Amino acid sequence: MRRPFSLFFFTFFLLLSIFIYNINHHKSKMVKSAVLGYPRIGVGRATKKAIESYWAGNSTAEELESVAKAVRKERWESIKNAGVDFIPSGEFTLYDHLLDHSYNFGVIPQRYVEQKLSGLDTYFAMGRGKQDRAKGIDVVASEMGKFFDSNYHIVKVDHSPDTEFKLLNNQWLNEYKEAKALGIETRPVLFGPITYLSLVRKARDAPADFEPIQLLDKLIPVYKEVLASLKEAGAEYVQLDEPILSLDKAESFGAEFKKVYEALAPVAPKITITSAYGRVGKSIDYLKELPIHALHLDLDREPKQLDSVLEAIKDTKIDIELGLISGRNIWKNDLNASKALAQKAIDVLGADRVVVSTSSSLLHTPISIKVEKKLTEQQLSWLSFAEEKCEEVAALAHALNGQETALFEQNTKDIAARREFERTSDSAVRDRVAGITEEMLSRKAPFPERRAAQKKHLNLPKFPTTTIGSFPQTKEIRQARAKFGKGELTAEQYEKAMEAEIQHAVDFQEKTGLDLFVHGEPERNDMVQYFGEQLTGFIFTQLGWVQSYGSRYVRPPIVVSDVSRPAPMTVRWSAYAQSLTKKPMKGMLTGPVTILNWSFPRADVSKEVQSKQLALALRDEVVDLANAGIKAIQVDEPAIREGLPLRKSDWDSYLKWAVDSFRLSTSGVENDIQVHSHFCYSDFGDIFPSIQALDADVISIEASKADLKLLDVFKSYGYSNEIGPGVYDIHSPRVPSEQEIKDRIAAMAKVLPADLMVVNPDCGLKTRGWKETEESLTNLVAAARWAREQYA
Ligand code: MET
Ligand SMILES: [Zn+2]
Repeated sequence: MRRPFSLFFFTFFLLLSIFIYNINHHKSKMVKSAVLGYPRIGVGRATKKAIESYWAGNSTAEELESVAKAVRKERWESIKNAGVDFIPSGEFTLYDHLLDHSYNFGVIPQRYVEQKLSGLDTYFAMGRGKQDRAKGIDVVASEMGKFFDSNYHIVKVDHSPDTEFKLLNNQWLNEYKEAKALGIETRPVLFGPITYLSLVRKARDAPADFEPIQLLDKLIPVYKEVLASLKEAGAEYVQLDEPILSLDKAESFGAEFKKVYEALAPVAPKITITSAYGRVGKSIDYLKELPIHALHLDLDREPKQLDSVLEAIKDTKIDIELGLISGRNIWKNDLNASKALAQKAIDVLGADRVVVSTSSSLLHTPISIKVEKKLTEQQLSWLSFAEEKCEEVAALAHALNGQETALFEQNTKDIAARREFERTSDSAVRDRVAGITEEMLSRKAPFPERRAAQKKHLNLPKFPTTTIGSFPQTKEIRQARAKFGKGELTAEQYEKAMEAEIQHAVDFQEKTGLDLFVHGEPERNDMVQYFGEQLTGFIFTQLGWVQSYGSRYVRPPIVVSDVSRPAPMTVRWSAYAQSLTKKPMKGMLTGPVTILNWSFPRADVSKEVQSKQLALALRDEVVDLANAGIKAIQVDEPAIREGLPLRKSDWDSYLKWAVDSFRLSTSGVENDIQVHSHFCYSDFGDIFPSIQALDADVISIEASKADLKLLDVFKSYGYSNEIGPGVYDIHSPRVPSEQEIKDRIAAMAKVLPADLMVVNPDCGLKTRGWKETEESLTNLVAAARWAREQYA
């Protein structure tokens, strides 16, 4: 009896252990999938509408919170239904996720505390300021800054040596639990402490030698508290975003990273550090020593870094998360190519140490292509927005685990079809780009000679006054455009309405006494879209909204093929405007680099080539404007600075093609045509030599906010052509007094030659009302007249 009994047990246990081994073995050999973050706007722009309604006083904080909660649920379910393993939580926000950290950590500068607002209103005041004269509330917003090289803006709250951190609101724990209650396990997302301190602002009154990173020791306990609470609540994983790793300066942060992660790892869930927006570079030398669970790489931008990172971590305990599905573009991923790259990582580390992921948060993409009704089947087959990207991540993981899904098969077909389409390029455009010569990049004569010719041609006084292009875009203009779009106005009626606006703008400038006129740009919905719609090679979404800042969203055009100009785009408007006056009329174009930087570029051709195609199209427009009797032509490049690569070693090649593109677009005309350009939105100090290299005859530059810094730049570099540093800030409805403008001119005249100075506001006036525009420009003209005498 004994024997068969023990044999029975022996067999039973043998089978059981084989079974268990298999389960474990199978499980541990699986590649997993992750998504780093998701758009906040909500289906049907629910979040945006709820926030704006709350601001307008039309709904309560509770109503806003209930919409936010519904949107969070919708996001989690959408990612989960796509089949993604690691679902982000805690990165949803009502304004900006960096601002969330400051607020949650109790970093609320005194000027907001003094207003005695509710928690939510304090938060919004920190993001956008608040003014309510009747209640005696008047507080300015925190500074906003661009988030790496994206068009998303973060809110940078002031930090000083006496800043203290105290966990005020554990958003991460709350949202983790909120998802869990819905049956969804998530991976909470926070900025890593080093990136947090690198992105926030140093208070203006802080000592010169203070940097927020010096607050690290004070900040670590708050992170410990949040992370321990997540672990306690059952979170197995946490995602700490350290995009600062994509910058050169992170290479010297080894000691800080070591200190932070050695302190956090023991109390935290398993930590994945993400490194979106660029390559980790030399920072890998210290990253590989950290006690973390995994390191994420942006392989969309920087696929080449994979090999060296694998080599560095293969003998450590660190897993790899491969950011293969782009969080920055809207193109369908080539899943076969991604699979091959991921296979490399699997070969080195084993499948159990590999996660496939997005290259960054998907916050830079619209929600879904499914709502686009005007794009063709073919166009839709090229594209992938957030929802589709989640499906791609999951399909990629499945494929690596040996199950090719229907989506993967369809992807193979769609990518092949897109490649086929890419081969059917416009050979005339390609040939023209290939035929660009050095000669085409330069005006016929150098600036002094051109200047003499332009003086005769334009006959402008000293300290000439001008504006940057747009005049107030009134409700009437927008309504006319909307009616025309719906077919309620005929083309002829619409043109008449625009001509009436132009007539009004010209009369206004005559009356105000400006010198160099503009037509006012009433016909433009947007300075990029307007041109995209008239060029070949662009498509437009109906609902492809992407967050710019707070509740502001933009719909970038998409470059899908070669770009050319079938017909003149602006000539009829500028020529009409010129026919109404004897004063010179300035033609107005958006530059090639800005059109490209504010669009989704195509992925199959370099940005350099796309920019040059645009430049050639604009070059023809510039020549046509000149032939139509327009003597001054402005080619705006406000976005040239923001396209600058994150790593300094990549700057030169970008600046070379950016400068060449501008020169290509403006050099087709005779010496007597005055070429203008305009820059705004950032600090141009570091690229000022490139601005000079554009060789525009006149530049206008946003100077009224960052004034002192810019004056220093002029002092150190000088400037050899004509220049109009903005004399007042158009971003505020405030009317500058004549004296203020005089003071500004005087300050600038100290560092710039008076006879090269132009007097203008710091950007276009489309967001302003007519009343304040009239008052402001009247003061500007008076101040310029004063300057003419003062510096005679
Ligand atoms: C963001 S720069 C704007 C330039 C344009 N010409 C305008 O006046 O609106
Ligand atoms: Zn501007």
